[in-house]
Amino acid sequence: MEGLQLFRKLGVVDSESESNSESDSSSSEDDSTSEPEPETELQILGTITSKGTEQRREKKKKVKTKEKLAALHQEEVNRIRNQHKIHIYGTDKPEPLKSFDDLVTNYKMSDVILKNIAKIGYTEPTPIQRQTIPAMLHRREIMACAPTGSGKTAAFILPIIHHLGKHSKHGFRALVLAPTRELAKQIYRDFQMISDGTGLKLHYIDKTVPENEGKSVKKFDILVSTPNRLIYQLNQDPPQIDLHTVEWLIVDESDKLFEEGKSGFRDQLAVIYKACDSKNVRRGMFSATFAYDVEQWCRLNLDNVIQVNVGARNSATQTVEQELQFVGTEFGKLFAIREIIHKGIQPPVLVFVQSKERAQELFNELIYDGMNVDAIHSGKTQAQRDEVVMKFRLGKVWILICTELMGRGIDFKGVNLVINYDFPNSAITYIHRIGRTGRAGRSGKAITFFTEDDKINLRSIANIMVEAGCPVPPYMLQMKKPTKKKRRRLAKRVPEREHISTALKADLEKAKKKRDIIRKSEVTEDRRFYS
Ligand SMILES: Nc1ncnc2c1ncn2[C@@H]1O[C@H](COP(=O)(O)OP(=O)(O)OP(=O)(O)O)[C@@H](O)[C@H]1O
Repeated sequence: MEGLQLFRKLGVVDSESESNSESDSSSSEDDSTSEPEPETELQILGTITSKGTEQRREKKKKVKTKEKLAALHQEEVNRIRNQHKIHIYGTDKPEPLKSFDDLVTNYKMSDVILKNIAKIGYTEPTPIQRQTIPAMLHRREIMACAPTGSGKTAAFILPIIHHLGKHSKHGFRALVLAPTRELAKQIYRDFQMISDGTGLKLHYIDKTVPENEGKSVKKFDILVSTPNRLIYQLNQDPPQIDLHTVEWLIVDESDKLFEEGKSGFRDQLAVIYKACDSKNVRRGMFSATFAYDVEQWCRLNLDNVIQVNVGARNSATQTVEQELQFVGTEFGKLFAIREIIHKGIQPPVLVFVQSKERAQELFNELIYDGMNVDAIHSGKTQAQRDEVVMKFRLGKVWILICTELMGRGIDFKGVNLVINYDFPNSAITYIHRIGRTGRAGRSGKAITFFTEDDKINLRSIANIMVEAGCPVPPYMLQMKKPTKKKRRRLAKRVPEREHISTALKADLEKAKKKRDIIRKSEVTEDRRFYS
């Protein structure tokens, strides 16, 4: 040790090698028979420095091995993300799932949930599920964008059910918002299937439920609703619903709910957002399409948000074969749809029109042809709407004529064909409408009629088609791009179109004149009666 002091003075031995040499002293004692005791200070110096170097080398080797393993692991993580076209932004990005088994090994997810998803038939997580589920299991706020029909619903249901665990009497701990009652009901049903056997209690706000339903809401853990119905409950005096206990707020079709004005829900969303005022609340925004302002809002308002995009943003699903068909005039559309049906279609088929009046008009035409057809739109009562949806799901209705009401989120199994009878007023609307087919990896077809009047939006739809690998005539891609202002105006308003009718225009006008004369005479009669 004396020699050691000397070298310490000289600055030859550093504290690390000192401690190493001290900790090594026992082993050198063990080895005393094999290693001769150093005799001179120079010999001691030689032994210490070579041992120190060796240990430093050893340490470096260990660090390098660790780094190599981490790099290999990261490579594997990157490979999974690349293979599934997952793009992720944010800090401390959680790793994607390799399989559903990771949920048990890494997150201790209950067997009951795993059995339920196996029962439904999910064997592999979809790309959005691979990345979103772990992020939410880490309680990260999330903004998720993935193609239509890619399993976004289960991507938020699984982590919510896992987090909530058992039923508690604290009130709603998860709230999911969707733009239409049909979609809210569908999400509610998915929750029922995946949470079966967990004891969690679900609630769906329905118009048909009595006004004072709020008094019993403490019985429930999860609430699924449209913003309108929820706002109605919140605005009662006293409020019929308490959202202070909400820990997860999910906004499905978030770009739709963020829209301002008549078609959007932005004001309602702000009220609901404020009512979910627990400091533990985590939020998740999901959609197949994302608007720039939603993204900005999320970045500013969500806490350490993770953004997950699957594939190219605002693009159509690759599983749909898309086709544009020029039909000349409104009358041409009726001729074209009859021809498609006549050639033979494989039901179920969805036909989109731009208004409830037109849905009814087209229904009148096709039912007259003896088709197995029905229509759904906001002009029908909820009970009628539910019945039509059920009949279509059961295969009793083959062709369903619908408005934008069915455009987003609705998951009808096995829709083979979507016909855009009326041209969609934006590329976003187009993506969602055609996304009612080609879901969950299945293939589908979409035919979009266009007339001279629809040419203004043609280029943007043609671009979506090209991106998805569908052929379009080159002239469409070279058409003049409408200004942003014009595009916005177009997206808000539907164009005026002639009525859907086989009758000749002259006959229609004659009929209208006749109706007007009758109406006028009825008014005169009424006046006489009351005077
Ligand atoms: N892991 C999975 N394996 C197989 N099928 C799945 C899986 N996850 C979800 N699905 C099925 O895929 C279909 C589409 O799922 P979902 O309705 O959640 O799509 P989405 O991404 O929300 O679509 P949209 O954007 O149109 O709302 C459903 O029938 C669902 O049951």
